[in-house]
Amino acid sequence: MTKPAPRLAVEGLRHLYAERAVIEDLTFTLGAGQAIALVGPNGSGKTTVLRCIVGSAEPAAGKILLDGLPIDERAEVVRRDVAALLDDLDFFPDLTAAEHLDLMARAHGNPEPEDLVDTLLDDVGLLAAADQLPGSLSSGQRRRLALATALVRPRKLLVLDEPEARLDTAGVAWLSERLQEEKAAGTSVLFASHDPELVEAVADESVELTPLP
Ligand SMILES: Nc1ncnc2c1ncn2[C@@H]1O[C@H](COP(=O)(O)OP(=O)(O)OP(=O)(O)O)[C@@H](O)[C@H]1O
Repeated sequence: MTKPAPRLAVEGLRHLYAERAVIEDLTFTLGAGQAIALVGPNGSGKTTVLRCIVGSAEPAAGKILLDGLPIDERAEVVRRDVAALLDDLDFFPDLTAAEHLDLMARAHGNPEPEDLVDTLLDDVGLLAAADQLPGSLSSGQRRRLALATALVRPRKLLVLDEPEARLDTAGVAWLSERLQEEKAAGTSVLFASHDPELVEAVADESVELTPLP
């Protein structure tokens, strides 16, 4: 019997900004229900790797395979299977927190997302702020809403850039538990982080990046 392809395989990834290499020959694989943390100092290329994986940066060389098939931003399968939170989200200024989640769930094919939206708002501690507009949320609350938008949609691979950013202690504890639940449900998690405790609690493996000269 042939072994199933890993959920995500990165092989010999290279990325250049202008002529300067910031990622050189990076290789790793991530299985279903597993988590990998990208760690390393500021400027070591963590965000760049995640951007290559979600298709918002073009690698100079190497392969990125999702379930054995080349990942391509335009491919429907990637939009369906990969939930990502890389940058701060731009929210619609006149849609409430609950309406954002409702919209995202419906866009991904859930025709009756009300219960899911309520559960997630509760999970991220925004139930009391459900009817607030994004402009009236604190920066930590906006971050919680952004995380919720990645969790309200179907996913096989969750890609998160410093998900702990701007969360309070309780928020990071929730995040750690939630990412472990994601793994238990079979979702693969790839995240960049500067939080050693989060990495220790969630990641099966760390990939250490170093700034290139
Ligand atoms: N759009 C860009 N144009 C040119 N250089 C860039 C660009 N984005 C990032 N870089 C450079 O690429 C390198 C890697 O940046 P990247 O943001 O991937 O690092 P990082 O590990 O995510 O850092 P941090 O921990 O600060 O988030 C840095 O030297 C950065 O200056």
